[in-house]
Amino acid sequence: MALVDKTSIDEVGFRMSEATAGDFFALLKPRVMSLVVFTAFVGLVAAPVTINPLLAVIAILAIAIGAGASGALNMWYDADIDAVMTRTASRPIPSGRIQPHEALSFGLVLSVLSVMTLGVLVNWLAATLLAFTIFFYAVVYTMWLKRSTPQNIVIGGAAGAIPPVIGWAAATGSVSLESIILFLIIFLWTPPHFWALALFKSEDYGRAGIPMMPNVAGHASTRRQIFAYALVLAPVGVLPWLLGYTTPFYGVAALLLGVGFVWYAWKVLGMADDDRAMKPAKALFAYSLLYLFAIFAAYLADCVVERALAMGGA
Ligand code: HEM
Ligand SMILES: CC(C)=CCC/C(C)=C/CC/C(C)=C/COP(=O)(O)OP(=O)(O)O
Repeated sequence: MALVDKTSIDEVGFRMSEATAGDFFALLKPRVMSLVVFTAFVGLVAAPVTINPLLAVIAILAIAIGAGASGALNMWYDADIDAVMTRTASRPIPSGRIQPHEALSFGLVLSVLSVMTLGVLVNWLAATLLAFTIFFYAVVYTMWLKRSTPQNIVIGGAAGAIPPVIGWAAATGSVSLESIILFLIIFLWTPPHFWALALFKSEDYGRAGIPMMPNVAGHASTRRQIFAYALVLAPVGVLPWLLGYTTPFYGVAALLLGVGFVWYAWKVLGMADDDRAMKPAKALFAYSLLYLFAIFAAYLADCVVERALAMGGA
């Protein structure tokens, strides 16, 4: 009903909504994508090449627009399930503020624009990686895996892990082991990040019929898998230091952050089956966001300081 009330027919016969710029901005999933773009920025700065600052700004803008575009395509395809989940019901499409065809066109236009801009002005390796990431999130994860397997976010999470590799490729025109380790950190982080949330939102996913891990394997199994991923993530977070890419500053920061991650995951592992408040799962979800931001911020600080010291000593 809201859908009909809020729409009018334009000259070409399409239903046009009375959407605001803010509604279109919401389609870009700005809060999630801000952290995605930050990891791409760190990949770009960590690369051992000084990229022209204007090209760096263009690259980051293109990646941000591409990431947002993939969010819009995800919201277009998922409008049916978003409508039945309390967390997502007020998004622009299910609430009728934006018409599905508007979101689809918006997502497609921005996808092409971001990939072409990156390719023409920066380089085609970075552009190809961006195109692949958009495709992987919007098509492989959203249209296929999300509704078909509880491993959806393990495999689909690869899309969210590629941005530092895109940033690195934008600066260097190549992919390196160092950028692949940054990929690995996000890849291993994604399951505990998401399953912590899925534990306390499992009723939402159940109602929408989405086979998220807690709904398929049960809460106890999901808690064990979260803990297992945390145990692997913590040492992988320290790898960049062990491999000599960073100073001990990053190494110590990553170690402490990793110990914190295992601690929060341990609390989740020990949750009672009838724990309705799910405070440990909520705490792990919040900590996961702090962890990823802080470990990439430490990486950034490490390379900026190291470079400044090297220049001072030169
Ligand atoms: C397949 C992989 C992922 C899944 C399924 C996932 C899922 C989610 C979900 C469902 C939320 C809640 C969003 C909301 O309340 O609307 C969320 C929040 C968040 N995610 Fe993820 N996520 C994934 C990967 C990532 C990645 C790679 C990043 C960043 C590098 C990220 C950053 C965030 C941030 C910053 C939030 C908090 C947003 C807010 O406060 O509204 N996520 N994630
Ligand atoms: C550069 C580029 C293209 C980056 C894309 C990065 C990417 C794949 C991020 C995924 C993050 C995300 C919002 C997952 C939500 O899953 P969901 O869609 O199941 O969550 P929802 O229920 O909130 O819609």
